[in-house]
Amino acid sequence: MTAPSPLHPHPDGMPDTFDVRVHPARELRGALRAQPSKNYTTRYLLAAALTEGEVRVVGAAQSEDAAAMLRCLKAWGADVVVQGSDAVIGGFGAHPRSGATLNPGNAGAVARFLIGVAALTEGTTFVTDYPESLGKRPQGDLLDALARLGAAVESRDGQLPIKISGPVCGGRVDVSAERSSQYASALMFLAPLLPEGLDLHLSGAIKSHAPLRQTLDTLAAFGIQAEASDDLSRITLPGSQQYRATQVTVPGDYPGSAAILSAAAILLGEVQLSNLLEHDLQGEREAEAVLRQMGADIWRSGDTLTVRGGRPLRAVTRDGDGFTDAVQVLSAAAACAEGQTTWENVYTLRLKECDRISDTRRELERLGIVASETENSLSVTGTPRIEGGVTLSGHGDHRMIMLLTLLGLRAEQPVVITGAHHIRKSYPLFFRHLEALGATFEYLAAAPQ
Ligand SMILES: O=C(O)C1=C[C@@H](OP(=O)(O)O)[C@@H](O)[C@H](O)C1
Ligand SMILES: C=C(OP(=O)(O)O)C(=O)O
Repeated sequence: MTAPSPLHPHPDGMPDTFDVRVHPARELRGALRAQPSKNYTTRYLLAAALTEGEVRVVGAAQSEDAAAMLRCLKAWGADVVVQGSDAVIGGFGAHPRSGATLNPGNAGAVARFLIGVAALTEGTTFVTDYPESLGKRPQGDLLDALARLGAAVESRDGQLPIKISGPVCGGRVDVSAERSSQYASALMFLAPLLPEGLDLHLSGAIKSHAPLRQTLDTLAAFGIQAEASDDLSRITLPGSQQYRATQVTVPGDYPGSAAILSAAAILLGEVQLSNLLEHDLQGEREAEAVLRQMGADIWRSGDTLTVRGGRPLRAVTRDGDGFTDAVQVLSAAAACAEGQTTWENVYTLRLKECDRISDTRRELERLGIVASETENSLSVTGTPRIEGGVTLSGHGDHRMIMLLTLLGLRAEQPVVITGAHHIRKSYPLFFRHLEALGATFEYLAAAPQ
């Protein structure tokens, strides 16, 4: 989980940057263990640093986002020891070091959670080495809430670079949850360590309820008291609490696994994916039900999902907000289904690593797939044949790279995806996992962007 160097190469064993040529595959066959959850890794690492003790985070993700969180927590004064796939964190409690400059890379959740917690410091600066991606994502709703609480906030029009200076006491604060749930999650991590806690009022049409529940779940695992209304519009967190835990275990990752399940559904063969808890708060767990509704042969036994590919798929119309990080990979299934699939209520996809509505539509069209968009929805019309033989842009977006890879596997001719190394943001072993199931990739020197 440390930054890669010649002595500590990337876990995938590949160069710093690469494009990928995806060869068509007839079938996928085999068994995989789902990688560790991105969302729980970021949460557990942060909560561990907010304790005053030592916490073992068992089976933490080895992604760039996990590395970004560790790097920032270290800069704030946490002790970080990586032991195999565990991270052992010695926390700084309510006292992250003042005066640090943190670089969360391209990780939205990491950036936002830390921007919230920075109100505990007398000054923390946030920068990013992804000015074209994270640097353009909106932070204003969180910054406004922090300013209303009394923090001094400097930013470039509500975007990075940003400086936050506390301290703040707490009390009632409104925060918009219309563009991202991460702003409210950020304040939820901060609240218990403030003298007065926070009485959070989430305004606007709340998006991404599932990650908010994952934050509540994490706080509970660290002994934090919180009360939330059923619709999550009001969350009350008493102040002067202490984060406490000795060991937490990261569950399997549903968003990344949704890509494998979708791949298995559009090709022949049979794929088993273990380490996927049935009772889990990750919204992308719904990918199983969506694929089943589309006609896929998918079933669960304990924590293992199995897909037997080759069944004809049919289009669906679904509200995608409950499984936002799986919408793109499920669009691969949609592209192979009969009829027009529509993902509704997905405006927030425009505010992620790329514009996941317009950019996705454009890449689908380059493959000859009919797609259309409204401000708030993405529609994909299935086709029995994808010709391939084209170069596609990964848009520096791991989930776009997953979608295009799946379509490349299903195409008649190989496709090239540029900037495929950005897969490491959340799923460094994605290509290796598919290779283990029988897929073939060529890794190419990255073309200059
Ligand atoms: O809280 C989190 O860890 C996340 C929340 C979601 O973002 P939004 O709340 O912006 O939809 C999700 O897309 C992201 O990958 C992770
Ligand atoms: C949008 C994502 O992540 P983040 O917001 O944390 O950058 C994602 O993982 O798809």
